[in-house]
Amino acid sequence: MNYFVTAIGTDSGKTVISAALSLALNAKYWKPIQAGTPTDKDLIQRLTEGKVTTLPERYVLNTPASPHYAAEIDNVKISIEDFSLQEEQNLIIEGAGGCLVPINSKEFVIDLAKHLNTEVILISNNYLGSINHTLLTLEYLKKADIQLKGIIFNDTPNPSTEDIIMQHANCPCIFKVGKMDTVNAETVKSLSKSLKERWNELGW
Ligand SMILES: Nc1ncnc2c1ncn2[C@@H]1O[C@H](COP(=O)(O)OP(=O)(O)OP(=O)(O)O)[C@@H](O)[C@H]1O
Ligand SMILES: C[C@H](N)[C@H](N)CCCCCC(=O)O
Ligand SMILES: [Mg+2]
Repeated sequence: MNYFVTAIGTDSGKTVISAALSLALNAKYWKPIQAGTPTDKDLIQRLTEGKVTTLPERYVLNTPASPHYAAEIDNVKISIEDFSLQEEQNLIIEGAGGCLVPINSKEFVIDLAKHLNTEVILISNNYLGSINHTLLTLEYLKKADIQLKGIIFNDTPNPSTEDIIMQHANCPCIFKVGKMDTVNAETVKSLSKSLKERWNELGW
């Protein structure tokens, strides 16, 4: 199974959680569009001590910005048709930023999930404003008829926020990661073990 990891915005913990998910599910990792360096692929290697196979990006853009703009600066044209999965069947695919981040003047990051026919895992990091951003994302995914595997909450727990989001979400809460004192190979390994247990508990 392939999973597309998206979030309610940028800097939400997609790479950190993708590292743990890749370990937990014994999956390979792929970041199709990287904007700016250091690359998320390199971070995955570091956080998993090389235990996760990473596929090469399709695009590495120089500027840490929205891919549509980073591509324009590099004089590159990205199209959804540039991406294909071939026979890879156990991948964690990380988007860039949130769902409606443009990859060109017409297409968005989340169109990739649809194009690649993958289920989506949504990261919702807790901050004041995250309820609105999460519910809008859920609404969009529903409207676009995108298969949502579940939500992972990240960072400092906020039970009232998490509860109200789950009341409106028509999917499981996969996990609540919480705030990590340090993000390193050891803490990511421990997170991967908890994720694996939860995955089994959900009967997946
Ligand atoms: N649960 C957590 N506890 C502490 N720090 C975290 C946690 N999750 C993420 N971080 C930190 O937050 C920052 C952003 O995380 P990350 O790079 O995984 O975000 P991202 O969603 O992948 O961003 P991008 O959109 O650029 O790909 C990193 O410095 C990471 O170490
Ligand atoms: C460069 C950054 N780390 C991400 N890869 C891209 C984030 C784009 C966000 C665009 C936006 O929502 O305004
Ligand atoms: Mg990332």
